[in-house]
Amino acid sequence: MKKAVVIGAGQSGRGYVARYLYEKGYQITFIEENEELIKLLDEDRAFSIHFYHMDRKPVYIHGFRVYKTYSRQAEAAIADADFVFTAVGEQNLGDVAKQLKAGMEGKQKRTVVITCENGINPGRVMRTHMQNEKIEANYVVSQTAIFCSTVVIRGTRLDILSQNETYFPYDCDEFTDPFDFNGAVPIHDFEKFFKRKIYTYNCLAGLISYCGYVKGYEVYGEAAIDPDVSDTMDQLLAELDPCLMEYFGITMEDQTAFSQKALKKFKDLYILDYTIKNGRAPYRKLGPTERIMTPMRILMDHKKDPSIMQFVAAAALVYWEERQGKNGEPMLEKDPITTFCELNDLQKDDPIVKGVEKYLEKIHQNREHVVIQELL
Ligand SMILES: NC(=O)C1=CN([C@@H]2O[C@H](COP(=O)(O)OP(=O)(O)OC[C@H]3O[C@@H](n4cnc5c(N)ncnc54)[C@H](O)[C@@H]3O)[C@@H](O)[C@H]2O)C=CC1
Ligand SMILES: O=P(O)(O)OC[C@H]1O[C@](O)(CO)[C@@H](O)[C@@H]1O
Repeated sequence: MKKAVVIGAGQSGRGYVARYLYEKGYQITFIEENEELIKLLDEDRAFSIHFYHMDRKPVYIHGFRVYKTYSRQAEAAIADADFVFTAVGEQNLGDVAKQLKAGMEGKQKRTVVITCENGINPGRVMRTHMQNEKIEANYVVSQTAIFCSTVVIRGTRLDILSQNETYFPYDCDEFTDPFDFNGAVPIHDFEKFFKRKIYTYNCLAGLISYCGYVKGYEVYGEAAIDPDVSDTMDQLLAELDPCLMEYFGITMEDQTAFSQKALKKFKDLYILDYTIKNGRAPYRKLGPTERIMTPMRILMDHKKDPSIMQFVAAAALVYWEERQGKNGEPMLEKDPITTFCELNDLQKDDPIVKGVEKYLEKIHQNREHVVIQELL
């Protein structure tokens, strides 16, 4: 039996990765840092994954083990694992590397580490952290990109609601073995593949979540069908799609099919998701290679109007201002514009910063009733 460790037993760890492992009969060990979650997993030893459109029978996951990060048992599980999957958020991979360092000391068998995080190349981020930790054991790093939305079912202890999606694209440039997951698709040049997802699909997700948040929406799909948000997305895509077509060297047909598929999904009210969940970690999403700033720069490089993306950046800053200290969001140590400049290595008089600052003020002035199309 192949042995898999899943670091991070949250929505994707237990609700997405676990079902591929379960289907193929892997031994599953979760490693978690949240003690409350560990307690529930330890007490229940099982949970169900339900599917949004009721188009698949619930999957009942059981027979797994769960350990606290850095515990003796967690280290032993890492030492014994064939595969380690991470589902912790890219910003937490440095800590995962430390856990792997402790668990892989003297390990003989090869470990395949697969990141299940968003980013443009979280696999590389993981590898760099592992190199910095000077892990000497035999390992290869791969990554997947998750197109599947997964949320906890509120009012249950551990149950999950997810899409019936069986598509597991994975980076096959370093991990070259055949891979037995249902829906596994080997992909070369994964960074290009991931960038296309982040700059199209997650760019729209960023717009919906931050604009939806400032407009007072909790449910993501309701934000996506709001005419003000929806018109703003159409306006953005009319300019962004042709730029991305050129940027990625693909056909317009391919690019519009990709962006329209994302829009259709995000407007599907059966796919219950939340603006707060999709907006989490604004400091990561406001970074220079991410879903807001790179599409903004691509638009500018093509002499197109970056205003909508500047508005999204301003909305993300409002989200951060208001959500700091809640659900693990870090405090804003400086004012939002200084923070934005520091994240992106920009001066305060840069036209991008001026644009974001203008929209930040407008959102503040209209905080109780934000109409994007009037403020743009
Ligand atoms: N939930 C979703 O619909 C999707 C999630 N993803 C990606 O999946 C990854 C995880 O996201 P979710 O599962 O939604 O988040 P989540 O917050 O539900 O789960 C993350 C879990 O990791 C744990 N954790 C954090 N740092 C840790 C560490 N250093 N060691 C051990 N455990 C740690 C947290 O306590 C939490 O239980 C993210 O990178 C996200 O971008 C991607 C696409 C869809
Ligand atoms: O942590 P991130 O980057 O928001 O990633 C998770 C999100 O990505 C998505 O797949 C698209 O936004 C959402 O379904 C999910 O909430």
